[in-house]
Amino acid sequence: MNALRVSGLAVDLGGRRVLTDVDLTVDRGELVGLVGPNGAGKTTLLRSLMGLLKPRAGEVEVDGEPVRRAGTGLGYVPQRHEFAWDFPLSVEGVVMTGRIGRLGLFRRPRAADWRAVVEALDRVRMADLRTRPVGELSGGQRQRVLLARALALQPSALLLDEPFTGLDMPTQELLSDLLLSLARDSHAVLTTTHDLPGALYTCDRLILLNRTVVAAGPPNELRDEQPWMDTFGVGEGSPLLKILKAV
Ligand SMILES: Nc1ncnc2c1ncn2[C@@H]1O[C@H](COP(=O)(O)OP(=O)(O)OP(=O)(O)O)[C@@H](O)[C@H]1O
Repeated sequence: MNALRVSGLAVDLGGRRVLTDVDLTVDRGELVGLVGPNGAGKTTLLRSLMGLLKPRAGEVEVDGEPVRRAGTGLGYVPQRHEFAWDFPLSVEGVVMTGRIGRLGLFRRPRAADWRAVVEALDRVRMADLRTRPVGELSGGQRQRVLLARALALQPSALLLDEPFTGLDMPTQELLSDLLLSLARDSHAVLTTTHDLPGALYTCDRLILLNRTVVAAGPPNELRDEQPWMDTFGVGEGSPLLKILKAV
């Protein structure tokens, strides 16, 4: 049974079809990279799965069950710049906001909520900074706080939007190790990224997206240049294709 299964997803934005006939699966235990050019629809796909956008068509299943309410069982990590870091909240306060879907806006957090927050912060190795105002954190620490916020809901699948952007190489490596260990701890992890070498090295599978899924598979089965040329709209001799050969 797939942790996440998407079939026939279509999304319109501004009167234009942005995603069409998207089929994909992500299993527990695997880290899957969603790659494609600017405007391919990667963010739109994640936002539709979370119920932030309403698809025109398609079905989403989490752990084999059709989701009645989009976002159920899914943890979402938005792009870092989308979060209001100047809001006067501590690290643990931000992570608790991840429980709001389960808490409801007006119920006070209970012991189980605080336990979930502490566990999530431990998981991303941020427990020692739990009382720090989030405005004082580095980019890498902020990324881990957003990850903990998604983990606080104890989701089956994690969806991350460009978590590596703007991080230095060692911090990117730490984060990809963390995502891999979350996957191996039986989460299904789907992350968008523009870091193709990183994705080719780290991910168990890649999904090449440009309005629809052009190709998908483990990196060593995606050696054929044509799907990359079709996805990214590049010609023979593009440096992008050289990356494929180098990895
Ligand atoms: N609110 C909106 N109204 C109309 N069109 C939109 C809206 N948001 C996004 N789009 C369009 O939908 C398409 C997909 O955008 P999306 O942001 O999902 O792509 P992406 O693959 O995440 O791109 P990037 O790599 O640049 O983040 C683009 O053509 C974009 O212009």
